[in-house]
Amino acid sequence: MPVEQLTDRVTLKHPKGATAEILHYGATVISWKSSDVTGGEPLERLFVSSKASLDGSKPVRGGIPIVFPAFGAPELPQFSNLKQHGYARSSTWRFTSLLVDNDSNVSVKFSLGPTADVKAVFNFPVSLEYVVTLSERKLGTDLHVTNHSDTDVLQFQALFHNYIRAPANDVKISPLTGKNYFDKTEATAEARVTPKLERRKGVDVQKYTDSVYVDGGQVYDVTWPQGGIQIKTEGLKDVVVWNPQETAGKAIGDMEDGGWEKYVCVEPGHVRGYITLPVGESWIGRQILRSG
Ligand SMILES: O=P(O)(O)OC[C@H]1O[C@@H](O)[C@H](O)[C@@H](O)[C@@H]1O
Repeated sequence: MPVEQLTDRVTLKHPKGATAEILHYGATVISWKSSDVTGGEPLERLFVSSKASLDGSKPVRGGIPIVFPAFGAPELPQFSNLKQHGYARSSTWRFTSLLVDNDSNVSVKFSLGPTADVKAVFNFPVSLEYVVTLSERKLGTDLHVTNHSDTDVLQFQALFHNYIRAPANDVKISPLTGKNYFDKTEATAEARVTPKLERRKGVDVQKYTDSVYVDGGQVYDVTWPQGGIQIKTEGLKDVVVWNPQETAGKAIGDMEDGGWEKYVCVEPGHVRGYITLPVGESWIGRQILRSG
């Protein structure tokens, strides 16, 4: 049985051993197990803090939360009732359908319409669909956004907040050389909006890192001595690299002690500027993670 439905989640099982678990809450992927190129036992590829709440009381500290319609602290007036990173990660989605189930792929769809809870924080006729596809060594996530308004364009940002399980202090992320980024760890507002030029061949997170790369290149290799994950994206021009390290990590209530040593967030998104979606149209942002 490749798809199992539990009360709060859906689990996917690939015939070659890979698995994934997706909570209804936030449609958050909380586990992806996949083997590397040599085969062997599938390994957990995502980090979820042992202190994370999985009961729908707050966004999951780990896995792949979906950021929509605003990244970070909302800035546009129409987002004034939203919390940091928007409502998608803190809403309960509906498991809609099993789309594909064959020897190569298992694929499921979740939906989130403008429910009363959503309208209370964002009153716009927008619906979201999220397709998660598991194959032998890959996990795909596609976010579909549809503007149902007859009169108004929809402005939004979107991002996949991947917590990649990895020895954080040994990780390198590439190729980002020559890209501009905004450094959110800078002390002053002026420094935070002044672009920096990335000169490193492999970006590390050995110190507190919160960088927004603009037009990042859409394919990212996250590597460490014993392994790696490749991320390929479509429709998501930017990428955020985040690791709080100890001082900022200890200030996060639902972060387990030392959790910052166990992951790096590499988050493809469209987060500088906004996507403008015309009346009646749909947009798709997609990523494929591949275990190395
Ligand atoms: O604590 P949250 O809301 O899940 O956010 C975690 C981090 O998410 C990252 O995407 C942001 O760039 C960081 O600034 C932020 O701290």
